[in-house]
Amino acid sequence: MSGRLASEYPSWKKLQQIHESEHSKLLLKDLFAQDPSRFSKFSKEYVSPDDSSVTFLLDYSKNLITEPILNTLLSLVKEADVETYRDKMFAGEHINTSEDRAVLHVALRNFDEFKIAEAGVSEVSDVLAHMKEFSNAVRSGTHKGYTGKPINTIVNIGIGGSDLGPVMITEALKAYSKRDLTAHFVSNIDGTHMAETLRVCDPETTLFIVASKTFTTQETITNAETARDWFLAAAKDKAHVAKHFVALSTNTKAVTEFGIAKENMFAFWDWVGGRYSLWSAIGLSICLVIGYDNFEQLLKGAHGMDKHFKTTPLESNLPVLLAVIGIWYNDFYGAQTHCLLPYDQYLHKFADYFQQGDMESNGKTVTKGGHRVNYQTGPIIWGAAGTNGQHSFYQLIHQGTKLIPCDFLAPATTLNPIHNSKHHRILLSNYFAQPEALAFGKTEEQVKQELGANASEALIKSKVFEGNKPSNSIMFPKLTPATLGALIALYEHKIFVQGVVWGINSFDQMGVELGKVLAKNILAQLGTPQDVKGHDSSTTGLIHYYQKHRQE
Ligand SMILES: O=P(O)(O)OC[C@H]1O[C@@](O)(CO)[C@@H](O)[C@@H]1O
Repeated sequence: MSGRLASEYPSWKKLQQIHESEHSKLLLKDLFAQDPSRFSKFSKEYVSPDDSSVTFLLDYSKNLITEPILNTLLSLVKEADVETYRDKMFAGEHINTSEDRAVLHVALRNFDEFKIAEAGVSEVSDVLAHMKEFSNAVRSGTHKGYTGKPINTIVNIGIGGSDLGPVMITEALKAYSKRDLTAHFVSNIDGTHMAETLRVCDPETTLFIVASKTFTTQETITNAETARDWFLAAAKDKAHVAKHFVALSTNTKAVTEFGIAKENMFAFWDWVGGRYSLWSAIGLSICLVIGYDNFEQLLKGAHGMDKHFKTTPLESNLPVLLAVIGIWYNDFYGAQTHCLLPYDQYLHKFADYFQQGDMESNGKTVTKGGHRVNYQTGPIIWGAAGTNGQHSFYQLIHQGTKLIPCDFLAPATTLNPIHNSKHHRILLSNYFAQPEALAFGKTEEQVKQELGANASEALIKSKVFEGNKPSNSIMFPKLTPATLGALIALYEHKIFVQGVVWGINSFDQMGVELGKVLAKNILAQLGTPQDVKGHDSSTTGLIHYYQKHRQE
C-alpha cells in the first residue's frame, strides 16, 4: 500500500538477506559462463501495441541479478501494490495527495480514450487542435508579424518543466525540424540568457512563447517582461503584442494580466506536472520546430508505452524491470547515482531532462504517510552523450570506488550516414564495448601478459579493471518521434514505480519552495549593508562583499 515504509515489506527484508549473503558471489563473468542463455533470459523486445514500427530492445542481462533475485524484486512491487496505484493514476484518482491532484500526463496522449473522470481531460483534443492550427499557421507563413513578415524565430521563455522537455525534444528531433525556423530557449533569470538571445532576434519576425504552468515563476515572468519591453521598444503599439506573444499556462487570470489575449493562450491543467508537461501545451515550441504531425507521433509513441505499462504482467513490464533493477542498486548496493548514456548526439540533453524528471519526483525523505524513510530514495541522475563521456568521467565508472549503474542507449541506424556510416560504426563499437568492459573488466593476469615480466606491481595494479559493473542496454532501429515518445514514457513510468515502492509522493515538489522564499527576502536587502538583516555571518558576509565590489 502506498505511503508505507518500503523497508517493512517482507520482500525488502528478504532482499537485504540475499544481498548480504550473495552479493560477493554475484559475478557477471560467472553468471554468463554458467548460463549461455542469459542474454535471451534477461532481454526483452518492446513492440508498441499500436504501431509495430515502434520497437526497441532492452538488454538487462549485464545486471547483478539472478532469477530468484528478480522474482523477489517483483514480489516487492506486488507488496507495494504498484499495479493498484498505476490503475489509480490512469483512472484520474488524486494520487498526488499533498496537492489533492490527479496525475494525468497519460491523458495528454490518450488516443485510446482510457476512461478518465477528471475535469479538463475532455478538452485535451481542443488544445491539441489549437496547437496544430497555430503551429501550421506560423510554419506556413500565414501567421505574420506586425510588419507583415512571416515568423522565422521563436523564443520559448520558461524554466524547469516548461523548458527542459522542449529543449530535449527539439534537440533530439532536429532531423525532423523546419530548418528555416530558429528556436531559442531562455530559462535562466541571469540577464545574460535573455540578452544574448535578443541580440540575435528581430522583433518583426520573432514569436515569444511564455511557458509557465503557474505563470508566477519569477524567472519566467521577469524574462517575459524584458522580452515584451524589448519588443515594444521597436513595435511601439501594444496591439502588436498579440502577434508576437503567446502563453502556455493553467493560469488564465495571470496570463491576461500580463497582456496576452486569451485566444493566444494554450491551456493545460493542474493534473499536468511541470516535469511531465512536454506532452501538453508546453509542447507548442516542439510543434513549431518539428511540425504537429511529428509531435503527434511523439504522443502516440508514449501512448503505446502507456498501454504496455498498464496491461503487461510485471515480469515482462519494461518500466517495472528498470525500476526494480534500479532499486536493487540504489537500496541494497548503496549506489547513489544512475547514469544515462545515449550514444546519439541528438539525445545529448536526455540526461539533463531526466535530472528534473527523476530527481524532482523522487528526491524525497518523507513518505505519503508522513514517515521519514530509513532507506535511500531517488538517485542522482547524470550522464552525457557517448562517446564524449568516455573522455570525461568513464575513468571513474571503470576504476573508481563508486558503483555507477549505467543505461546505454543507441540507434541501430544513424540519421546522418556520412562517410558511408563510418562514424556510426565507430560510435556503435563503443556503445557495445563499454558495457562489456564494465561487466567483465581485465584481470591482473591479462595485464601482466600485456606488460611483461618487468612491469612494476603498482603499474600492473593500476591497469586492472575489476569489472562486475552493471548496465542496461537499449537499442532501437532509428530515432523517430514515436520511438522517442516511447522511451521517455518508459522512464516516466520507471520513476512512478520506484516512487510507489518507496512510499513517497513523486508528484509534488515542496523542496523547491524554501530557496525561493529566502531569495525574495534577500532581494529586498541588496541595497546597502544596513539593509542586510537576520542572516548568519556567512550569508551576511557574502552579501556585503557583493555590495562592496559591484559596479552598476
Ligand atoms: O511552469 P512553471 O509554473 O513556471 O514552473 C517551472 C518549474 O518550477 C518548478 O521548480 C516548480 O516551482 C518546477 O517544478 C517547474 O517545472
